Amino acid sequence: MDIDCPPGDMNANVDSFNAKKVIAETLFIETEAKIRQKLVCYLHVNEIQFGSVGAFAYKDLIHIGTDYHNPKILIIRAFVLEKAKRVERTMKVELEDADRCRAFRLELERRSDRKRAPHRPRNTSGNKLLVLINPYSGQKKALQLWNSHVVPVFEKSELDFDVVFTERVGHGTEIAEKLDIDEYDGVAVVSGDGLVSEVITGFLKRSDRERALKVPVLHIPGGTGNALAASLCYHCNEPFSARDVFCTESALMGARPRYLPLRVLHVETEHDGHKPMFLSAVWGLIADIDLGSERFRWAGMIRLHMEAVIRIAQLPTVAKYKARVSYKPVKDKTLLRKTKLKASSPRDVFGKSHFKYTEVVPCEGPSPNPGPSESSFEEIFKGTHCAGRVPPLDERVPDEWEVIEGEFAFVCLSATSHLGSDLPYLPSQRLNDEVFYLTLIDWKTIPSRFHVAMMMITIDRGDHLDYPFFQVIPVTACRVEPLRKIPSRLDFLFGYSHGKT
Ligand SMILES: Nc1ncnc2c1ncn2[C@@H]1O[C@H](COP(=O)(O)OP(=O)(O)OP(=O)(O)O)[C@@H](O)[C@H]1O
Repeated sequence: MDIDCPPGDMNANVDSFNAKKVIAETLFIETEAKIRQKLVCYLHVNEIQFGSVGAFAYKDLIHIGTDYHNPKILIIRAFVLEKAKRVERTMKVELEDADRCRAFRLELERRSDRKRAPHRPRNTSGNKLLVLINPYSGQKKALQLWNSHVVPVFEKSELDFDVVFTERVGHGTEIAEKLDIDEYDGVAVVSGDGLVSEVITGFLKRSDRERALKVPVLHIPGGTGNALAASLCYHCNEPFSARDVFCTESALMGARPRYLPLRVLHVETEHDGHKPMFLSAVWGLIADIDLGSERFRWAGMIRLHMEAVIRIAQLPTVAKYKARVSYKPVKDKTLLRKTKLKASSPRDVFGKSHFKYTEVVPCEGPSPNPGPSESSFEEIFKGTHCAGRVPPLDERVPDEWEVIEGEFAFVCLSATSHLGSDLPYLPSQRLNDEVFYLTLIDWKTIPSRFHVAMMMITIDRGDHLDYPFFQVIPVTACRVEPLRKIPSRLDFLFGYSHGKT
């Protein structure tokens, strides 16, 4: 095995750290089972290996401390993956003397260093998060989830935090708009997707939005849908319990952050005007299920499935929506091939580098000149669209756009892989893709209503992707015009970049 850092990079007093091969040290190791053994400990490229006892990946280490009573002993804590769950494990290692112990600790800290948040100018550091908790989100358990799953991780990783409980609709936006972004390393949001959206909206409204949009936003899944937290875990290959609590896994992302960019899209609707959006915009059956399921909120995330069963039993009468759908297509063969890959497929079928991402570019010099503070979203998004110029709703779509008319069961525009934590809708979708996906079901192409029913109830397994009538079209802009007078939910959208954890 090769050494991953050049000789001389480490403490010169500790000869064994300068070994040409794997860095090794003979130590006494005590595991949680209180077994004391003399073993060789190896520092590999990505992990520390404790002889034959086990190994911790550097990225999973949350704390390295010296024993208060004995300066020769290091205590190393990590949250390791066991049976697709994160569990805390501790190793005590005893070195020959206090100096070796200090050098060993410094080396471990160097290898597992917490990265500077991208909105922080160079040479500044911090270790504090602002935590927003919506006590009414999901099944009103956000506070309980915070206390039992998140606080222990943040405390053990010595992450400082301030907690604010949101008090009303729009509070998250107000907080993000006024936040002193020099004071925090990021904002952790313990809630459903709605409060995350409010925070991003607040950052977009700021005059220093270019820098504010680099403030990391961590979603701790406290709602019933939690599409963003699930999409983030899926993109990062972090196992998560789709039908259970996965707050620990998300909290660890705050303790050991990587900063992924998230694309924010621009939506214009007839009734609500211009808005930012980063998940999905739905029209027809899926929207009806989402809205109708509010009555089953007490049931948690299965509320969507309960409402779906009721609506599906009434097909086709409840879901025939006449519309004109116009879109700017992306005709890319690789992209098209990937649209029907399932979350359960081995990750390599997506392609080796499919889920690779470039971290958000950190601020280097002084803050860029602030933009105007009172801009409308229309102004803010001007010139940022991947699709080039997208006409406003009162203009015709360009001739090169495709236009289809028909009776649809639903039309969905999605920018993330999951519609909810247990709904892996389009697994190939990445968080910062320049394209998003138009998915629809046209009644003309459906053999029978039972096929729609079967397709809908198998989204949690990813089997909906097997149905040929489930159309997936990569686009960079789209417009949906209802042709009957029912409340319209969306009209079109396109991309804009934003950084987050
Ligand atoms: N204290 C509060 N009282 C009422 N509404 C609030 C409060 N705090 C935040 N909100 C609003 O609640 C909205 C929905 O919250 P959020 O997405 O966090 O939970 P949720 O809708 O319960 O999630 P899910 O739909 O996944 O169950 C937010 O957009 C915000 O406007």
